[in-house]
Amino acid sequence: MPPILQLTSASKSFGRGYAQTTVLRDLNLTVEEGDFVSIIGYSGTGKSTLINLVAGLLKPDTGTAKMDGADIKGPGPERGIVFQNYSLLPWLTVTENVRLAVDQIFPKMSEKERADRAAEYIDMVKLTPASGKLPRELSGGMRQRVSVARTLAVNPRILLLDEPLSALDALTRATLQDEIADIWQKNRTTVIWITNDPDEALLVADRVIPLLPGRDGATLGEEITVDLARPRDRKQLLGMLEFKDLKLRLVNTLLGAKKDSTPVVTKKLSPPDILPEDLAKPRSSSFFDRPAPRRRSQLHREELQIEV
Ligand SMILES: Nc1ncnc2c1ncn2[C@@H]1O[C@H](COP(=O)(O)OP(=O)(O)OP(=O)(O)O)[C@@H](O)[C@H]1O
Repeated sequence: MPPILQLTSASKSFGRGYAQTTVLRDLNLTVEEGDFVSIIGYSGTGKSTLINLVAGLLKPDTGTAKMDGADIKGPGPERGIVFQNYSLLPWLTVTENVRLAVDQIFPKMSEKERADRAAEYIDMVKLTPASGKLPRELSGGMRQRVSVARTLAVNPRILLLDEPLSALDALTRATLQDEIADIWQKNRTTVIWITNDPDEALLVADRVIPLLPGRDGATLGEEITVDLARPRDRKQLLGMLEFKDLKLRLVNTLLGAKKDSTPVVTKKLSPPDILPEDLAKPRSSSFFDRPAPRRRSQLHREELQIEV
C-alpha cells in the first residue's frame, strides 16, 4: 500500500527570471497513516510553503506530492488545516462555526447527527460551556480550540497544523499541546505539525524533521525519532537526560544549518582619504582662510633607517 503522503524530489520557487527564489529544494518525505510528524524550522524557511504543497494549495515545480499514491491536485476535506490565526467566522458562534464545516462535508447526515457531531468535537476541545459564544468573546487559546474542533469534526485523514499555537502565551500553548497530543492518542489521525519551537516538536511528535535553510532553498534534514512513552508528562520530560539529548541534537542541527546558509562576505575596508582636523590647533573664524583638508594620499612619509 502506498504511504498516505509522499513528497518526492519536490521543489518550489517563487518569482520569475532574475527575481526567482527557490524556497524548497528537493524535498523527500514519507508519512505513514497514523504518524505524528513535526516539521521544525526558522521563520521564513518555507514551512508554510511545504504545508501548502501537502494541502494542495500549491503545486511543486519539480518532483511530486502524492496522497495514497495519487498526485495531490488541490485542497480536499481529507486534509484539514489549522492555521496560526484561527480563521473563524466572527459573526457565528462556536457551535455555528463548527456546524458550518460539518454541514458542508456531511450534507446527507440528519440534522440531529450533524448537531451531535458538532457537539462531540466541541466537547473534545473542552468548549461546551462556551458553545454559544462569538469568537470575539473567546480568548486566543479558546479560538484555536474551536479551529481544531472544526477541522477534526470533518474527519480529515491528515491534520495539518501550521504553527497553530504561535500566537498564544507559553502556558496556554503548553495546555493546548497536551490536549492536541491527547486527542491524537485517541483518534490516531495522521498529523503534520509545523513549528519553530524545539520543545514543542519533541513534546508532541514521534518524528521530528528539521527544515534546514540553504543558499539554494531549504531542504529536509535528518529525522529525529522521539521514542518517548505517551501520554507525555512535560514536567518530567523537560528534566530527563534523554529529552535534553534529543533537544541538543535538534538545536545543533538547526544552528549548524543556519551558519552554513549564511554567505561569508569578505570586505576590504579603506579608511577615508580626508584626515581628521586637529581641533586643538587654533583656526581662523573665516571660512575662506581655513586650510584645505589634509588628504591621506598626499601625505609624504619619510622613512629613517637607524642602525642599532
Ligand atoms: N506566494 C508567494 N509568493 C512569493 N514568495 C512567497 C510566497 N509564499 C511564500 N513566499 C516566500 O517564501 C519564503 C518562505 O515563506 P513561508 O511562509 O513558507 O516560510 P515559513 O517558514 O512558514 O515562515 P514563518 O515561520 O515566518 O511563517 C519567504 O521568503 C516568503 O517570502
